[in-house]
Amino acid sequence: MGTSCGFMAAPHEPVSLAQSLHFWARNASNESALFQTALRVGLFDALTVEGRGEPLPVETLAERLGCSARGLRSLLELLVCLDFVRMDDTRRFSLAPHTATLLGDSAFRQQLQAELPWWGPMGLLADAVKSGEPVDFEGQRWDVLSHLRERLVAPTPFATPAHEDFFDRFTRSGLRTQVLLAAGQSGLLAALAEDVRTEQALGESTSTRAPGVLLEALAVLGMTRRQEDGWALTPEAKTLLEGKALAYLVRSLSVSARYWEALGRLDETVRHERYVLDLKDPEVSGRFYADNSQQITAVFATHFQLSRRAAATLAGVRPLEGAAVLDIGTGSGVWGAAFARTSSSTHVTYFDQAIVLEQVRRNVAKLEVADRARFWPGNLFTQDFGAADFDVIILPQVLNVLSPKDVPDIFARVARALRPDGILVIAEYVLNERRDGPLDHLYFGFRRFMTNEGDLLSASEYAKLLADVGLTTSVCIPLPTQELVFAARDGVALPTALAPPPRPPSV
Ligand SMILES: C[S@@+](CC[C@H](N)C(=O)[O-])C[C@H]1O[C@@H](n2cnc3c(N)ncnc32)[C@H](O)[C@@H]1O
Repeated sequence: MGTSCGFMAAPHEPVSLAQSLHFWARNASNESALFQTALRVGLFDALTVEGRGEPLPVETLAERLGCSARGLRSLLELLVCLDFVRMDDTRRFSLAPHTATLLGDSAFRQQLQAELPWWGPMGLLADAVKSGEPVDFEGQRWDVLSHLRERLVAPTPFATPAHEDFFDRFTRSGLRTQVLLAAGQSGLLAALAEDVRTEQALGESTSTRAPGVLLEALAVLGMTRRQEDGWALTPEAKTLLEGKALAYLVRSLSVSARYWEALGRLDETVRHERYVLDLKDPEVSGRFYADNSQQITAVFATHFQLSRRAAATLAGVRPLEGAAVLDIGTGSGVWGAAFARTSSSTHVTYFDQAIVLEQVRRNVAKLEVADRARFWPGNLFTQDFGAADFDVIILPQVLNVLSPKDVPDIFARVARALRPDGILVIAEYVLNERRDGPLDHLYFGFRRFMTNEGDLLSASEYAKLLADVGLTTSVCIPLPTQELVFAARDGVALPTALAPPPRPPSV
């Protein structure tokens, strides 16, 4: 059985710096948290070794470990994708023999165990770089700069590549995210991009006392290199951080930073469903998504490309002239606006939390479709969307906010709000039928679990829930990075293939 989930399944395969940077900024800290949490809650020990005992269903594991089944599943599906755990056709799990061998090495196990307390203190790396001092965390002093040097910059090699790989995922992946975070937050990346050279000058221009370890760590990542007169970005990093890309990276890192504490305490969430970053809390969610909406706005062009492509795909089978469209959980407004721009007589209703709609208004105006817009603040968990009022309803990246138990209810309200020949458009991360990939999707689902939000589904899981509310025809079409599900009542024509990419938008 091989790995089914592609990118970053094996970190030693050559990948471009761009791919790595994307991984480090987003999913690397999730990877370390995944492995550390699986160890903390006893998951690796509770699994039987493949071929040496009965594989176990997630419910049995949850009962034995006193954990939430949903939480354990979000760990297990990722570990299957990465090939450290195996899953049979009846969704029973066992430990891959190579994982059992590694974890049976007691000295190695102790080294893993010793890494666990460092998560919290490493979240303060930027402070240590600034002060040049150890940080205070929960009443103790932690020398995070030395720790970073010992683990990432000048590490002691392990006995085998398998040990190296496991430790890399367990510890160094998270450190890489922190290195980028600290380099972004401190302004070090910006100074390097401006061509500041010597360590002293870099320290002065960023008001940091100890930029040295960070510069060396960035060198290990292939981002910086030593030059006669100091330091510089590598040519590849320079190209990647050109123009708006650096600001975008720093902003996306700041989103990752907001997950750090919750990742470090994920064992509490998996055990007791205690959510450290609870996005079901309206106040937390309002703040988080208001920031997110600005963040999405910063990458408007990329998102707009996807939404325009979806709109063009739908327009291929259903002209949008005069259509009434409802965009639920609009976020930035970019989905509804793409549909509005497909025809000058399409009218779009943008639905989201009031605080988020403030940014949506600005975006919709910028896209010159404000004259055909209605802004509808409300709660998507309870809102009645009306009866047969809309030709098209879009749910862009919004179902993953809902717990699986809440999905049938929103589908029922949406089906009721669609005209008899109306079409539902879902943009989501749709899992494969085994639910063990793609990897990026699983990490996305892992964060949704961590924040007390929803779950990801496979195409057939969607088809079943949609059929239950009368939307008996559905198709799943891959977009770049995510999927589109179109659904309607019997006899309504749905797209069968993606429209070609539209010309670059003029935003
Ligand atoms: C993951 S974002 C997706 C944003 C956008 N559709 C996109 O694709 O970029 C989920 C959206 O659902 C909204 N949302 C979350 N909980 C909500 C609630 N209870 N009521 C209304 N909107 C909510 C958030 O404000 C956010 O804009």
